[in-house]
Amino acid sequence: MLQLFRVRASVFKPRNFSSTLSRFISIPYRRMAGVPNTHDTPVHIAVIGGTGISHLPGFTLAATLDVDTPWGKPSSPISILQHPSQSTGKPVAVAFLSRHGLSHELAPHEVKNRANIAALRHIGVRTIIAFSAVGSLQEEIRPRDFVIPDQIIDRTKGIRPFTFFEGGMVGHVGFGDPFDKRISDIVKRCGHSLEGDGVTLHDKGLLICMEGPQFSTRAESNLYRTWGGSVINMSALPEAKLAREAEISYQMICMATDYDCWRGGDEEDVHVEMVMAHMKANAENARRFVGAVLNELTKEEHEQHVLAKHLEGQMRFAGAMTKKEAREPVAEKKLQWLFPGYFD
Ligand SMILES: CSC[C@H]1O[C@H](OP(=O)(O)O)[C@H](O)[C@@H]1O
Ligand SMILES: Nc1ncnc2[nH]cnc12
Repeated sequence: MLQLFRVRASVFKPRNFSSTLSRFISIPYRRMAGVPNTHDTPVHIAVIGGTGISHLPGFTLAATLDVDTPWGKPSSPISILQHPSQSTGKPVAVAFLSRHGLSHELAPHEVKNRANIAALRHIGVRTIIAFSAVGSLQEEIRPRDFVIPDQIIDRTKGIRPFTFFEGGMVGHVGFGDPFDKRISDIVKRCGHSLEGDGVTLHDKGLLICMEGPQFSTRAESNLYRTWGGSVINMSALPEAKLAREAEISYQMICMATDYDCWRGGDEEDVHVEMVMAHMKANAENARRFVGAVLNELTKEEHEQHVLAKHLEGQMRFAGAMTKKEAREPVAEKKLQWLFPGYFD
């Protein structure tokens, strides 16, 4: 079992092993010497950083993994960080991945979503906390406020690969609640504990995930408001759908950076500098928020939630509808990599 998690460079294509090793990159220190590129034990918790969060400062870097998956390489190498458990005092490994790459080189439609989620599952991750910079669609959600969304409307355009199940491997998974209630309760408690200390938290919200990379028209922004939209981004999907397929609990923490363009009049429409300025100004709060969440998630009492035991095995049945003889061997092999033992 342990062998499965001894992740090396180029896991899926061993012949690339030496070339990928030489391109080794760590977060936030590129080409840092002496950082291991393997990690021997499963890592259960991951943080995905979005716009303005390409690394997590203040953590000890234990390893940097350059994982190759059947869906290619993730958006960035995976940093394995050490976080001291609040219940045992022992360091717990936490994975960090930068959604848009280390230099923000991937636009929302170019993010390596399948490789990201597959790589995280492969190293043992069963809970993901994902960060996102969002536009606010409601007056009371002010720039720099945090929102824990509980619903999503999909306004992506179907151009992003959005499922692991294809090529003669048919699978269907429930997505009525796109975020995990057990994890979101913990995240909300942590956010509220920081309130009054520069942090404002909105406990729920309808997240509109649009295609981008252009921002919305004013008509679209107003339409989303009539739908009851709270916030808007370009990154929640297919990330959240793929996490569900991969039996991983997923919760996004959104930070408002602008009022999109619905206010009109004298109000400045969203632009990138505005987003980045708010992200930068509130980076310390985002870091404190993630620190508080990791403090809680690494407690022994949350182990069952963090391991997503309630999702374990769901794809064994939901993803095995197709008779063996109708499966395309390549598609079957990919899923066997993702779910060892499920589709043998
Ligand atoms: C730079 S503004 C648009 C960009 O910001 C958000 O990124 P992320 O969700 O990764 O924080 C939004 O989804 C867009 O990708
Ligand atoms: N207004 C907006 N629309 C879409 N994604 C965003 N990310 C930050 N602000 C945004």
